[in-house]
Amino acid sequence: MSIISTQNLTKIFGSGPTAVTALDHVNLTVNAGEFVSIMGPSGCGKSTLLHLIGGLDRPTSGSITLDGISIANMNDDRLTELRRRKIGFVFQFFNLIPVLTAVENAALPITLDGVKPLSAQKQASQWLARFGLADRSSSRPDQLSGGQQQRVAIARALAAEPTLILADEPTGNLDTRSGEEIARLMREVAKKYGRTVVMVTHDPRIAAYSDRIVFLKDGKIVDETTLSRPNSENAAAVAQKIHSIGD
Ligand SMILES: Nc1ncnc2c1ncn2[C@@H]1O[C@H](COP(=O)(O)OP(=O)(O)OP(=O)(O)O)[C@@H](O)[C@H]1O
Repeated sequence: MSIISTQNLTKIFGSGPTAVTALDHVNLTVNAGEFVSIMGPSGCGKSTLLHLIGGLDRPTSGSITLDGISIANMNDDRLTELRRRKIGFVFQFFNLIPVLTAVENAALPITLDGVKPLSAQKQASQWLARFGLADRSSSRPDQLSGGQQQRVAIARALAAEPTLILADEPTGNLDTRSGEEIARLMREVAKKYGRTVVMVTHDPRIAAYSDRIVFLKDGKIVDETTLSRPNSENAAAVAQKIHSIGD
């Protein structure tokens, strides 16, 4: 069953001679429970694709279906509501609030959404525990390593129990070892917890943990690879492929 489907998705920034075509008729389908990486040279449209799928920006033309619902022409209120219920976002910089503890950070979006603080913290705690942070839930971000902070951010993304996780360079601010741990965790989010994960990454070692890698160039999908046994051993082959596409 497809969770994401884009049809001829096109995004043009600006107009006239300075217009930039960031996405050019992209057709992408992602199935439920799949872990897909998006790779490609700088400026090829990876973040734009993620933003459009997440309803953070609007396409110039083409359509996007999320879990059977067409979002391209949805009004802002409905789109915001759908985003809250169905999508969790993870970013390169963890964006945690320094004065809040791990559990308070992870519970914040659902608290702001009206869930009572105690229930919200209970929901958030479950994710922290699943991610090996049960004993760090009272720690503030500056008392946690980068990898631990990103785990808190992923727990925060999952606290509202979304079906889809969209991650933009989630390991971009981490060392190699912590980055690979986060890649394995993203895989677990898909495989153990049944969420669909789409991740933008520059790093072949990170993409190597996904089920499928979609390669973008100049706003178009130019190639894709399905990994039969996703793990770090694929990194060299992925690096070679991205090199041949022109990173
Ligand atoms: N808000 C904007 N206004 C104008 N041009 C934009 C805007 N956002 C992105 N672009 C342009 O669209 C193209 C695609 O950008 P995008 O950020 O999606 O690429 P990317 O593949 O994520 O790049 P990177 O790997 O460097 O983060 C680039 O040429 C970029 O300059």
